[in-house]
Amino acid sequence: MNKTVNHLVILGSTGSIGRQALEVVDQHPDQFQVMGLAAKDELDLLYEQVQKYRPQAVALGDDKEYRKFQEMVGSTLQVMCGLEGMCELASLDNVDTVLVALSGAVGIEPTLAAIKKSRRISLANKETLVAAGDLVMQAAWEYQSEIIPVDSEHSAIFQCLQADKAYVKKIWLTASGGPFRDFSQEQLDEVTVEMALSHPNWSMGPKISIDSATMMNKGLEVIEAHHLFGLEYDQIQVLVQKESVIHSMVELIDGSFLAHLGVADMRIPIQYALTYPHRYVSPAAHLDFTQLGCIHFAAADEKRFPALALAIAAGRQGGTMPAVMNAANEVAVHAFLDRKIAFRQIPILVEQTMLAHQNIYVPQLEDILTADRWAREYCRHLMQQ
Ligand SMILES: NC(=O)C1=CN([C@@H]2O[C@H](COP(=O)(O)OP(=O)(O)OC[C@H]3O[C@@H](n4cnc5c(N)ncnc54)[C@H](OP(=O)(O)O)[C@@H]3O)[C@@H](O)[C@H]2O)C=CC1
Ligand SMILES: CC(=O)[C@@H](O)[C@H](O)COP(=O)(O)O
Ligand SMILES: [Mn+2]
Repeated sequence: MNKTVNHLVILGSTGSIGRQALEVVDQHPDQFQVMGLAAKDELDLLYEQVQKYRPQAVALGDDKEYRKFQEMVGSTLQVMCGLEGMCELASLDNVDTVLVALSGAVGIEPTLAAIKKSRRISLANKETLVAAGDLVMQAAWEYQSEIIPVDSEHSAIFQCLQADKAYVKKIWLTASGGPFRDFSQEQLDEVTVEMALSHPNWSMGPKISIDSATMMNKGLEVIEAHHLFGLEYDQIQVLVQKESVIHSMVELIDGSFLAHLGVADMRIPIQYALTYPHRYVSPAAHLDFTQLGCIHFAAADEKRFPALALAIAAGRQGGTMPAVMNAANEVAVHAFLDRKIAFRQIPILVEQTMLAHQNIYVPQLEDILTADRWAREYCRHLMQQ
């Protein structure tokens, strides 16, 4: 047992990753002290979390919800508001780890705020690296802030890379293929929100579930891996492994492969990102190879899943393009979830927004935030036509 208590802030505590992170805390109560929580709409759940974990402060992403929550807790707790509040929460004193489990590029500024305090960042929020990866990694290096990936594939690669970084040929980033892996183009034209939300292997929040269904998730993860592990795009190979048993693999120059395997349970990578380099028992099931049967592999089909190629193209271009691609995708995914557009329109809107963007190749943070806002507006405008 590691005797030091890990003082923890969780941004996005009411979401799928945030709730599972608190389950990890429940499993090892002596190891963690929850210092801060942030959420947006789920006030009742946040209130329960506050009662249970007694954090020093909370932040509400939304002004209206902030006022409601302040009324709920009175003066018993420091309540912060908006993006500024989340940055303040991420910069609290006496914190060891900030788990960024927000969904979307809204995570950029709070992540940078935590990095500037040299905190360890347990990073689930892939959109932050997609949109601002160069700046975030540069800041992490400058402020000596460790970034430990939570995303299952990147946790797998992080673990496989610990010994042999110099000998890496490439990484094999596995993908389930999502709920529509075997759908024809005609079937893809007819899919509903409910069908797209029901991932075959993982239970996740709505935005990432839709990203998995379009395979945009894998494109975002390619960019995430490029930044986290300093790999060229040619060194990152997507591989469909439909059972999500192999969470990713590293290929070494001598022809050896290192793979990370386990059940599809995010509590394993979340816990590791919070306790690294230590390991603890987890309530997650263990794989039983005698029951597993086959593990299947296939190439990804970029024709039926054009979002994958769009994301990789944006990553290869760099500059503000990944932020634009990501922002357009966020808008399109939320429009699909609100039943305003069809599933097939998601990559079309992303592509049209990318085509209309004048890339800035070496952007400052302000350029990225401006490009993100522009892309959201442009994509909304396309939907009104
Ligand atoms: N779920 C999973 O298994 C995996 C997720 N990821 C990544 O982790 C991140 C989180 O995913 P997931 O947990 O599924 O998402 P959810 O939608 O389930 O949760 C998002 C969380 O962020 C909060 N939030 C969203 N916007 C704001 C805001 N503006 N201000 C404050 N809080 C906000 C939500 O609050 P509220 O609920 O109160 O509105 C919620 O707590 C994503 O980047 C995803 O890609 C990566 C791998 C696996
Ligand atoms: C659990 C996790 O890390 C998700 O990103 C998951 O990988 C999504 O599955 P897909 O492989 O279908 O995108
Ligand atoms: Mn993943």
